[in-house]
Amino acid sequence: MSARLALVPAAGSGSRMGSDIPKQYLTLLGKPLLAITLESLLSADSIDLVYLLLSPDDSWFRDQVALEHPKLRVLYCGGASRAETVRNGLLAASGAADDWILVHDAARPCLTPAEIDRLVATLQDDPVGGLFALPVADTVKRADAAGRVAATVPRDDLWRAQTPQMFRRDLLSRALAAGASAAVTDESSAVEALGLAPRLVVGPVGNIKVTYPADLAQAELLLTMQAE
Ligand SMILES: Nc1ccn([C@@H]2O[C@H](COP(=O)(O)OP(=O)(O)OP(=O)(O)O)[C@@H](O)[C@H]2O)c(=O)n1
Ligand SMILES: C[C@](O)(CO)[C@H](O)COP(=O)(O)O
Repeated sequence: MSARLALVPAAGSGSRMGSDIPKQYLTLLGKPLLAITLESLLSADSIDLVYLLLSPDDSWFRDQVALEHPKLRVLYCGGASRAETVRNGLLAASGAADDWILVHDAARPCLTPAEIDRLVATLQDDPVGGLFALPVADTVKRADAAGRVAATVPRDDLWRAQTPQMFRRDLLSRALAAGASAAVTDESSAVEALGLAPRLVVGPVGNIKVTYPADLAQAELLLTMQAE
């Protein structure tokens, strides 16, 4: 059977969070956010190895997290963009062309091991691969330059992409080799650019990305509810 590897890009600066340290090192319920994300992936039976992708000048992981686990590999290979970090990680992580690669944002700490196993079970026979995503639940507006409504946009076919995003290593490497343009904000968009259609798998509502300060309280609430 093909190996299943998780790649965790964690080399961002967290500029929208506006904190003194990168958001992946902020504390949630007494633990670094990054440690929570990693522990979930390391606990998932469907994942064989977890590659953590850090910035080359990261000292926080060693000083503040220092997590060790037989399934964890730490690479200091972060790039200027998320796509570049993932591309560097793929080049550095050893394995076979048909390995399944699950890329999961360090900044999504509320994903449970059971949900990871569900994604793997859903996609392991898929010819392309796919991602967790959620159908858009609100009415969607397009804005003009003055911040007024220019149009109401039909949302029947709109989804919000989450992670993990799961593709075979050879396909993902080919997709990301073309370069990390600004439009490539997730792995799916790189695969789509090859003319392929990744599968959308309805993701957990609680699989939020911690982006702004208000997301920290929401993540703590979700984690508290999971622990009950
Ligand atoms: N050069 C980069 C940029 C982002 N990421 C990672 O990609 C994930 C999703 O990115 P995002 O939420 O945008 O994180 P940041 O880039 O850190 O945040 P911001 O855009 O607010 O600066 C995060 O886990 C982040 O650490 C990365 O590994 N390398
Ligand atoms: C990959 C991602 O989490 C999908 O929603 C997201 O695109 C990454 O964050 P960014 O804000 O686009 O950098």
